[in-house]
Amino acid sequence: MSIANKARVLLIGSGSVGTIAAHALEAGRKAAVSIVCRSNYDVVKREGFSIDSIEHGRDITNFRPTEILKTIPDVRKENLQPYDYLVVTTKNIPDLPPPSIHDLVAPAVTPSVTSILLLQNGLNIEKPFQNAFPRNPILSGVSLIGSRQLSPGKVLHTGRDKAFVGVFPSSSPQPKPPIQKSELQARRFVDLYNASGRVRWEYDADVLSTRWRKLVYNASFNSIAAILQMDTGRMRMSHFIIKDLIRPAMLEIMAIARAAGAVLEEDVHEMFIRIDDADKAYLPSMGQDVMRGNLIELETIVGEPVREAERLGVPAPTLRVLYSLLRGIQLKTKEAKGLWEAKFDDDNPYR
Ligand SMILES: CC(C)(CO)[C@@H](O)C(=O)[O-]
Repeated sequence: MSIANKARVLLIGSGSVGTIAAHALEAGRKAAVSIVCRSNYDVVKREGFSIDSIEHGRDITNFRPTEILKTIPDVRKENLQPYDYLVVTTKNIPDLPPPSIHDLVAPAVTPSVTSILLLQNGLNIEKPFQNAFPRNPILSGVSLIGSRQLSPGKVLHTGRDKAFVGVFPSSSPQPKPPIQKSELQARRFVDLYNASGRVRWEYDADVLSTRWRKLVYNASFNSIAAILQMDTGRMRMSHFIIKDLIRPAMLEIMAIARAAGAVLEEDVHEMFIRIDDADKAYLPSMGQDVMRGNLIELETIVGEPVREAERLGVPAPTLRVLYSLLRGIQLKTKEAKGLWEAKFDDDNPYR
């Protein structure tokens, strides 16, 4: 397919999920990918990406999508053709000072044309996008992939790339694009992604349930991995970490999810407890972030479920403790990064 006939995809975020997505889309030859790199830009521009993937090949070197960009393009000012899709794979950290990601991407979004796919974990992540871009389809992508960036531009992909793409429900009173158009855009993206024949993503008709299902794993394993910096295999080998922490946290997520209207299989937690290959010493992303001194996605993965539990009157004692511990970890990282100053506020009762 000539480049003029390919879908134009702008990928924001070149961590492991973004890199594998860029490779899958380019391999299918139906999409031309422009990828925005931040900290790894220099290495990737010079050497391309190196990928060791169970699905795309073990020794891929110098992989270069159609374009490698350092900054988010401004479609109008640069007189570019509109992007068909903008795919966000960055970490979602709403507790950071502005600008937020929806402000940063605005110059690359053409109203009524660009579909925005949030390939990110967590709850309520779509709200700021629905408000900022009321005329654009806002799509949900929930990914189940075992992958990590070993060093800038070098990605190890060990667990199959499976994801579910659908349309976020919207309760906003603002005018929105017709649901049929958004659904069509979601299905088209799945088709672009699967075109290489190496992976099988699926259209998702029930975004709410899918997002909650993924939280069964993320709110529990990611949180404990961040607190203990321990891989999921070792947690299972210990017995008590699963019995006293992981399973109770999972059951709380399932209870909140059901109260919120999500439909989950009875024993989905037992499947997630065993999902990782214990031999691979898999450290969930929040654990990787803490080890690298990075901020963690605690608000969308744990904070929002805890707030939903409060709203719906569902007890969540384990999640509340995990949330407080993670907030403490986040505060330490913020201080180390100069984003928080250790001082008493005027109304602090503990001074
Ligand atoms: C697939 C998965 C749920 C288990 O490894 C995890 O890697 C993730 O968060 O995608």
